[in-house]
Amino acid sequence: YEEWGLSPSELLFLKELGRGQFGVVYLGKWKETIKVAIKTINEGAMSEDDFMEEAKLMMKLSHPNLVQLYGVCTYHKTLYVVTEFVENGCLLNYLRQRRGKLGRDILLSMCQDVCEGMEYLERNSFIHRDLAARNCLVDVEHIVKVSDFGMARYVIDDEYISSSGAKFPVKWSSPEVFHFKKYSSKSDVWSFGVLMWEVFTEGKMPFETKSNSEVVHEISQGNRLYRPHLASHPVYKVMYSCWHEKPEGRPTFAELTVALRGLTELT
Ligand SMILES: Cn1cc(-c2ccnc(-n3ncc4cc(C(C)(C)C)cc(F)c4c3=O)c2CO)cc(Nc2ccncn2)c1=O
Repeated sequence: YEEWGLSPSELLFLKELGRGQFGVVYLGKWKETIKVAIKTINEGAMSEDDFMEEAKLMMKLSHPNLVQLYGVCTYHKTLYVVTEFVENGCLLNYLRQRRGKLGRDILLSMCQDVCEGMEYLERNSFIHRDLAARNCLVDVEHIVKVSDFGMARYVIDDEYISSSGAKFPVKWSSPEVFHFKKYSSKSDVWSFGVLMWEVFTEGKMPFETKSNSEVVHEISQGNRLYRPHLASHPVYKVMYSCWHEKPEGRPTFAELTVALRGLTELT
């Protein structure tokens, strides 16, 4: 895969960053200077050929609130996915570790960052399929970047694929997704509403005491997540608008960006 511009000899592995869905992710250096994250893909964890097809397109997606895919290379039959490195790790841990320390203005700016990255994906007709605080990363100065967009399509793991599997993100899924797997930018909008709830609860688990099947029932009854204490009524109104039962009743990310900007003027 030389045409990706990435040869293994130019990659240096520095330390382990954590374990993702496909395998261990490392901090590395590319051409001795550029800090990168290197995803090692465990054999049998990913539909690699399908991913390689899509990688060309994904490399073209570029936005300050998306984790940039730099390239892909193989070495001794192992696939390596090389992306931009984001200093402060995943948003969910960041929120939990800094409980009580992040002002509402920071929480709102984090939601705006995610919304602007998602608006770019929406504009490019690219669906994330697993938007959640665990799948966003925090850079310097609380800048948030959306990570692993579209990667759900390449996961080989029944626990994650099957809507009754333990790893299926039911609590972030819209009704048309948990019933029919009908993904769209409007189902990403539903997930974004849940992400806003995660941010304003500083990293709580949605529907904390409920199982996935109980959540399906609750949502089908019209019940929704409560207003987090740190969320003003105008902020709650925005996240609540993402949970309209029907996709067409939900705002677009373009509309959400405008709505969230309006809130900044308020606070
Ligand atoms: C780019 N990047 C990735 C990671 C990192 C590390 C471990 N696992 C992951 N994750 N996390 C989540 C994830 C999710 C998926 C779905 C298909 C959507 C289910 C697929 C993945 F492949 C991953 C993955 O690889 C990431 C996210 O891809 C951490 C970084 N940074 C830091 C900084 C400080 N401490 C720790 N990590 C970083 O900059």
